[in-house]
Amino acid sequence: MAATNLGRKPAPATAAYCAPGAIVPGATEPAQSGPEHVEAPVRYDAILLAGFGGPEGQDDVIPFLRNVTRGRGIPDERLEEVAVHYRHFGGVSPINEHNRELKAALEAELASRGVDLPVIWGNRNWDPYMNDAVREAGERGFTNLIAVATSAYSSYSSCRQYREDFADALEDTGLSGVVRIDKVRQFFDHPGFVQPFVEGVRDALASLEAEHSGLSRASEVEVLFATHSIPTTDAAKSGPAERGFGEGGAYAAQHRAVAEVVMREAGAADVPWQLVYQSRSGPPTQPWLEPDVNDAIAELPAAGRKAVVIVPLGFVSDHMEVMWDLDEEAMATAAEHGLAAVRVPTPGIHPAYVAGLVDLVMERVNGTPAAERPHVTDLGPWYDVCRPGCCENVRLGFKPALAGIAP
Ligand SMILES: CC1=C(CCC(=O)O)c2cc3nc(cc4[nH]c(cc5[nH]c(cc1n2)c(C)c5CCC(=O)O)c(CCC(=O)O)c4C)C(CCC(=O)O)=C3C
Ligand SMILES: [Fe+2]
Repeated sequence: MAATNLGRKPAPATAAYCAPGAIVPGATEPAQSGPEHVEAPVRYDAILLAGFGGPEGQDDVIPFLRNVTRGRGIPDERLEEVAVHYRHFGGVSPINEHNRELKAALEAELASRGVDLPVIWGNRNWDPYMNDAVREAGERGFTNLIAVATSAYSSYSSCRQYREDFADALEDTGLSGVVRIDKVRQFFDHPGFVQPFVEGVRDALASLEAEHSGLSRASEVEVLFATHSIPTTDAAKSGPAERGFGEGGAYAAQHRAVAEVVMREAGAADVPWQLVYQSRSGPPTQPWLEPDVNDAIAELPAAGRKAVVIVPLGFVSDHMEVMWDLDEEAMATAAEHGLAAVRVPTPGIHPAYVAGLVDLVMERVNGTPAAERPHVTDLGPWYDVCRPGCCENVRLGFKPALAGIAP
């Protein structure tokens, strides 16, 4: 099948720098001049690959969950309930292995372009920790880091919390004012991230049609784009405070816009689709984004649907939310309701995704003007430096964050 191109521009073949750059005075403050979306080019020394982290054995599970829920006083008995999914898979989340593979793939892509930028990997919640990564950068004499977080959309959990953790790591390691950490823009609408979903939807529809002759795409199939639910208060604060995005804030708007592009590029504009949410936690009294993927699936037969395509649009790899909440729970719900079901792959280490992440770094190295930055929705290209009030957390309160303009 011919790959769609989505207008991706070839990446520059060479890098314009090599040695670690000198410390820029006051460099942890974002530049205030220039067009609002784009920062001046920087001679970065290294890429900071920022992951979520996950447990790699039964003994890791509770300490990992304590890290994730740090500061919220959740008792171990409650954590043991959350631990069930991890326990089911031997206490191992695949997420660290994915990030090892992604790091290797990024290194190979950088080498093939002749770009001399080491990749240092640090997680928010498990070894290798962010503090260790930042400490290593300091020891190697690196002063300018460009972070790539494994999270594509705007929300507290997927944007600001990473930026807070960068600020914490500089504080903890005593490297504040010595090491600068910038972050590539949220890449929800970068063609490298979107392309794997386009291919996945096209392939899923083709396989359903091959297996169920006479199936009507326009009336008997529905595509569900699934993403992590978040509290509605977080959703309302997602993205820059100065822009309005309607119901669900920038978080939902970004997903809706990307889903529409995926359907069009997959040649599936005639197939019905909707955005659904998964993996909600928190107290039942707290409103989170809805509908839940399982509730949405249960409604499908009444609408005449016989098959469902589940697209994990909010996730960059097949981690626990995908393996459990989609592949176990949502698939079981579909079977219960007599629906044929296919789950589309996540980007993982798809070559377009890996190349796209390197392109995102190189646009910062080169100071590529906004007009030349690839983006497939009208919402982008997103900001190099988060705008005032971006992705605040009203539940947990204010914490300092890097790569953003203070409110
Ligand atoms: C938007 C979003 C993403 C996508 C963006 C991104 O990828 O960053 C994401 C990713 C992930 N979330 C993950 C795991 C967990 N998330 C939790 C809790 C929460 N996530 C939230 C949101 C998100 N989470 C929220 C609003 C909470 C409630 C906490 C609060 O009130 O602020 C909890 C605590 C237990 C619970 O509450 O269920 C766990 C264990 C893993 C690792 C999976 C693995 O190990 O393979 C990954 C990649
Ligand atoms: Fe989460």
